[in-house]
Amino acid sequence: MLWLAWPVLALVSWLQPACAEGCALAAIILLGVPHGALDGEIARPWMRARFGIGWFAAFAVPYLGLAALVLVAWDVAPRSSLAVFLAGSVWHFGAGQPGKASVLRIVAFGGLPIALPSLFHPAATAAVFQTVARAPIPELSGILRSCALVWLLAAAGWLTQSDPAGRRRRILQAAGLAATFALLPPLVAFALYFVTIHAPAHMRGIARDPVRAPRVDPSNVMLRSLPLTALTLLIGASLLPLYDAGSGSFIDRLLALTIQGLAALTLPHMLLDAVTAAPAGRIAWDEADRNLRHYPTA
Ligand SMILES: CC1=C(/C=C/C(C)=C/C=C/C(C)=C/C=C/C=C(C)/C=C/C=C(C)/C=C/C2=C(C)CCCC2(C)C)C(C)(C)CCC1
Ligand SMILES: [Fe+2]
Repeated sequence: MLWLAWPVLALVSWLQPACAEGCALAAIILLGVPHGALDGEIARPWMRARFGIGWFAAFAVPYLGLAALVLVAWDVAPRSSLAVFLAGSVWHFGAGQPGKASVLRIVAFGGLPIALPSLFHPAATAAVFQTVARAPIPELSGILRSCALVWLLAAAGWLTQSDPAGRRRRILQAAGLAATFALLPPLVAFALYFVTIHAPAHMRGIARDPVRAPRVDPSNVMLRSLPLTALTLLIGASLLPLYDAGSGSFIDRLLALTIQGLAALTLPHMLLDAVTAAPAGRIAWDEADRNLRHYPTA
């Protein structure tokens, strides 16, 4: 079903280029944000075992606090925030893939959605990042291109090292993504990657894992993500006036808010992922889940 986004967004970008960015942002917000909203389901067993009915507040306050710190950092130091965001995104996209993680694999896989637009459309990609950072960074397209060339070496190294059985599939997948990023505007191609590859892989991983989010299974995964998705959209809408009209069109403001918002949510999202996916974290989570089954009213 999500694959329908591919022809729809491609057609919009070719027939109505003026609407393409707005449609890409709508896809990122409506179809991409729900994968992070499952964080509530991941935290629930462990937090409920400790904090009882007040578990959500005990979880949400530090989560939102971390996110708020990131938003302040974008305002105070936009260039460093962009650099940290890009490095964190590479890690987030690369580590989220199934299979054994290595640094080369994380860089090759995670760098793909950032390096490909930087190679094919350096100026347009740099323009989007400057709108996101709300600061002029004239040297950015050159930096992006150089980083993308280093990424090409890492990707080639990883492909030659990886096992021959899956190599053909990986080359085909990378070629499909390269075609997408070459043919479509950077934001549209990124939206397609985010909503049809990254978010579904994350949601499938959680839905099939009986320990991390015991209430979530493949039949209810979208439903379980709805409450916190709605709350996130409300919080996002309340922040829009802070992204003032003086700094560009409505779409530019929405772009800055959406990507800065994703960056802000990524910090607690990645921390939770690291804690619950690490072996020690999984044992603690498992125990909390057993306790909860023992004392279901806790
Ligand atoms: C739990 C909780 C919650 C929720 C949460 C959520 C919902 C999360 C999400 C999360 C997420 C959802 C995350 C995400 C991430 C993402 C990322 C990390 C991204 C990145 C990106 C990038 C890097 C891009 C780039 C680019 C390109 C490449 C081209 C074009 C342009 C652009 C810029 C787009 C709340 C707050 C309500 C409350 C508390 C609790
Ligand atoms: Fe994610």
